[in-house]
Amino acid sequence: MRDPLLTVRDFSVAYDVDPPVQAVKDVTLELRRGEILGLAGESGCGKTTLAYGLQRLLKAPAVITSGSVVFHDASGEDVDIDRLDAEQMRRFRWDKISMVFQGAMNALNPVATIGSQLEDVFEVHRPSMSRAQRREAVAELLEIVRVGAQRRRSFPHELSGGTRQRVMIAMALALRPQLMVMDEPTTALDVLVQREILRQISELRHEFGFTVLFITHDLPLLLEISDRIAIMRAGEVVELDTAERIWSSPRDEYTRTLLSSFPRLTGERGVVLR
Ligand SMILES: Nc1ncnc2c1ncn2[C@@H]1O[C@H](COP(=O)(O)OP(=O)(O)OP(=O)(O)O)[C@@H](O)[C@H]1O
Repeated sequence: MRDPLLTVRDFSVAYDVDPPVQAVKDVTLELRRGEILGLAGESGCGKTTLAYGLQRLLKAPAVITSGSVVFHDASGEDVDIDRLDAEQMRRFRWDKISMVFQGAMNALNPVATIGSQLEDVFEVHRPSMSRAQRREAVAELLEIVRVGAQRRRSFPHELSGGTRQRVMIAMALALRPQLMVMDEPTTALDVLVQREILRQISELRHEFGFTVLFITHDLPLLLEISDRIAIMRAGEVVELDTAERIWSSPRDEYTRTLLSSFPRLTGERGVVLR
């Protein structure tokens, strides 16, 4: 079994509205180094609240009502995320954890080249790097995500949705985080592009050894890409197991219902290799 990267215990989040919403209830799980953990469940079950909550990205009216989150750093140090102050958390988020959002590709600045936007990440977070080093790092990143270094002078509107999403993945990779949280990162893309990007994410995590928390309501897609899958329902993780076991012998009634709601699951498993 792989080493733990993040240990989450009894984690609960409520939205302090009238009436209050208990969005995440007593979630306990462990993310392991180098794995892809899929988080599945229907809309509104609390996936995004959990993923944001783990990184302290939630804003009022959200309140973390219980639990602890410990990050097991590659250096051997255990970091209790609750104990970090705002500045430590900000740095921690960039250095150790990065996030790719669903609409991320539309978050690029339309009037700046993608190269300059990637360089900005290094300028802010790695101020000791020279301009030449930043350029070299950006070229390397664009090659890694197969956009190609020659595209660094392109503006976002000159690129396809899939290529822009790859640029966002490059940005998330820039500081070589140990955990990448992806919230519906490919939902807006057509199926072929989606598959190609997923295949690449899987390869990159083998190459760089990061962990992926991959959130989607698309269970068939998770079965293809994930090592393990957590099934959420009404704020709780009702089942967490290997993708194989979730697929072949789900234990929870709700998991079975979810699986049966995807007709294409009766066919062959997909093309993404883990
Ligand atoms: N700002 C908010 N105020 C009140 N309730 C909220 C707020 N944000 C989310 N919720 C509620 O919390 C619950 C969990 O929502 P969340 O967005 O985490 O679910 P999700 O599984 O990520 O859904 P989706 O797949 O649609 O993004 C839902 O009942 C939602 O209505």
